[in-house]
Amino acid sequence: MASAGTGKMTVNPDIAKERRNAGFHVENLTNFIYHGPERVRRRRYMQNIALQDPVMKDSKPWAFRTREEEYELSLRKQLHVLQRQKDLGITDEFDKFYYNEATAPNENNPVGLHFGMFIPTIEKHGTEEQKKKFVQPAKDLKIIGTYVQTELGHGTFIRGLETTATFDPKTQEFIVDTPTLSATKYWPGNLGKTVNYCILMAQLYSQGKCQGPHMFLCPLRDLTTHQSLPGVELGDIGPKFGFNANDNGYLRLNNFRIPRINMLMRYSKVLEDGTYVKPANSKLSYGSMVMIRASIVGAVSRALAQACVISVRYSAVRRQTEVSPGGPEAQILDYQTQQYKLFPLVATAYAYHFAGQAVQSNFLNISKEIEAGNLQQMPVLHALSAGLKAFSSWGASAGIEVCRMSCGGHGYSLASGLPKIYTNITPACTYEGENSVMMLQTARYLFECAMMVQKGQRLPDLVSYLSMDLSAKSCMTSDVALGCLVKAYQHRAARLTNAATAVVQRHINEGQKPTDAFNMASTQLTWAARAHCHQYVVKVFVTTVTEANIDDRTKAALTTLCKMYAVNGIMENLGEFLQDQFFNTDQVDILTRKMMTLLADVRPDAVALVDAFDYHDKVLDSCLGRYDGNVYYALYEYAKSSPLNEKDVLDSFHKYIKPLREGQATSSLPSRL
Ligand SMILES: CCCCC/C=C\C/C=C\C/C=C\C/C=C\C/C=C\CCCCC(=O)SCCNC(=O)CCNC(=O)[C@H](O)C(C)(C)COP(=O)(O)OP(=O)(O)OC[C@H]1O[C@@H](n2cnc3c(N)ncnc32)[C@H](O)[C@@H]1OP(=O)(O)O
Ligand SMILES: Cc1cc2nc3c(=O)[nH]c(=O)nc-3n(C[C@H](O)[C@H](O)[C@H](O)COP(=O)(O)OP(=O)(O)OC[C@H]3O[C@@H](n4cnc5c(N)ncnc54)[C@H](O)[C@@H]3O)c2cc1C
Repeated sequence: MASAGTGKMTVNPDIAKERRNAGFHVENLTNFIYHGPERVRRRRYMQNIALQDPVMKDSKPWAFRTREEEYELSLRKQLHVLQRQKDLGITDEFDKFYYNEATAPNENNPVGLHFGMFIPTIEKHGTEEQKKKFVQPAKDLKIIGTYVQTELGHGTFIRGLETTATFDPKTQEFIVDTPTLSATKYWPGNLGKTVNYCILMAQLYSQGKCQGPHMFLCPLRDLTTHQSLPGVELGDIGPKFGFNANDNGYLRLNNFRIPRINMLMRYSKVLEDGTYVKPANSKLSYGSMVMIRASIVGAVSRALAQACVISVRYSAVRRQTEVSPGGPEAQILDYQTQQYKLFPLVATAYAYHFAGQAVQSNFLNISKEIEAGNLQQMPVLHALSAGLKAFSSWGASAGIEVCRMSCGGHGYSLASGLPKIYTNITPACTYEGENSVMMLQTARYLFECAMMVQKGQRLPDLVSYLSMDLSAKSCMTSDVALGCLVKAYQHRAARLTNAATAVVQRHINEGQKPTDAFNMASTQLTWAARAHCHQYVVKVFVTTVTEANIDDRTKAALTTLCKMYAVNGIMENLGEFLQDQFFNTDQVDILTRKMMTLLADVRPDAVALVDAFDYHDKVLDSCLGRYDGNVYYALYEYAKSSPLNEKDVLDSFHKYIKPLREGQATSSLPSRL
């Protein structure tokens, strides 16, 4: 049974009927999504412990809290959660993840980056001595840190960072400094008020030479009083589009001294005499970003999935317009246009979920090799994680906004839960590498692969399709086979890669410098990178469905979704698929008809497909997405709890409206209108 958490209220009959009519058993799909019944049982167990904790019971909806209240509550809850997990002996990473998902839905808490980036960066980039000195105190929250890289003047261009760390061999210290206004660190999460330490990205100077950006462990506040240290100026950057519980901060350092041991020296070193020892690959210090990029794909899939749960459930209970005069009003989910808005997004949420798992597994495998000293796969991992992060965060952001609009007026209320999901996830298009810039990194890799194809060299498996015969035509027939869909995506990506590569080469042949030629082709290069990511997501979905060890009915439902994801992507990008007549017009007709058939196929399963994500009502935190479908009751209760309703007549009436009227009464206006 999917989680309800809705007390004794009767279930809305429309949504109850949807569940009765589903063509597959929801629990089987939930088990498939979360890797088996044992994991599902454990996930629910963890979330129930979390949600039953009295500390999690909020006195009012989050939307009615000030930013200061949100920050404080989020910090209090998260520290309580950490203690509780310790008391209960919860150490498994999955257990912790699911526990946290229930306690702070769609919110980054004030110690999130401490556990998400600060500790992992020390673990990956610190020497044994540094790990011994810093990791345990960090785990015990004696030191609390974050990842401080971005400056007012530079986020994307890391080599352009201006903060300096100059080695002083006399004192065996680095002097860290903010030489200009634009060098002020700006944006790092939890920097403003929470942390007392950070990983600082700064230009390393030793023996008078700049060695580029390196990471340093930099103390910021007194460990006892929490006062900012002399030479350190920092604070919160103020309200943002979302992330209210987060104190994103600014930081200026004034010739502040830190010991030599505080440079993270696993891969690059500064010896006592100032000699610089360079790493095997200068991009090793970008490893923490790669780690987060790989995990963002899963994070955005969860956000899109939640938005789909809310909008599909709401569309099942919302009735609007008599279809025939005098007849009953239809469930809005029965309108084909509503289905066309929502069902491809449900398919996309599944597609990103499986892609997220695949990228994560690639990341873990390649990381092991990197740890063992084999750096050969670093470019593949970088290209994959950068592109997929961009592709999926763009898709999810746009999709969540469609979900919001598909709920009509009620979608615009914070009560719907959709704005919070959106504002929390859309910055993923920006942080950890602005999306266009990330796509260009993937494109750079594709360009190099295209050059290898021209030279007849063998390509890595992930991109081997780039050497396919582009004169071939589509094998698509009316059965719309999965294999043909994959081929279509590969053909499109290979053709766009070739076309963009040819543009770069043409500009170079015409005398442009390679860097200028790349810029002149960069829009087309991003089209190629986007198409490459799209084919990866389609291929992973097809492989997952084909190899799935599940019952026939669940498999059929997933196969329908997989086809919908792939066919919809073709319809949305038809020009790119048609440009070299890979598809003929009859095949486009086949795909258009198929799309409409797929909408009808998904319709009876729609609610079950979103129920299968198994999100508890408290995690969705949405009046529209309630499991029991009692949305009007919830909206009414929400409205009544608005602080503006605490008094019937507000003071502002007495201050402004009443005097205005009294003024009017004595004016020359006629006393009767
Ligand atoms: C409740 C939890 C709360 C928070 C939890 C946090 C984490 C939890 C765990 C999971 C998170 C999941 C989801 C996220 C949820 C919440 C997140 C909350 C907060 C967000 C935190 C955000 C933190 C940040 O934003 S940190 C700052 C990030 N900044 C960037 O990403 C900058 C982007 N810029 C770059 O990466 C680079 O500058 C560049 C654009 C790649 C260019 O680099 P440059 O050095 O200039 O390159 P150059 O031209 O010299 O050389 C290019 C050459 O190098 C190759 N290259 C580049 N990078 C890499 C790499 N990483 N690996 C390998 N190779 C690399 C590149 O391909 C070129 O190669 P070639 O010459 O073509 O061969
Ligand atoms: C919510 C949030 C949390 C954050 N948390 C952290 C954190 O914890 N730590 C941290 O260090 N930073 C953090 N950041 C900062 C974030 O990493 C940067 O904002 C991000 O890397 C983008 O850099 P930028 O702001 O300099 O964008 P810019 O690079 O200025 O981008 C502006 C525009 O210029 C374009 N552009 C820039 N360079 C190129 C190029 N080479 N080619 C083509 N187009 C280009 C971009 O595509 C974009 O359209 C956070 C940001 C946000 C919004």
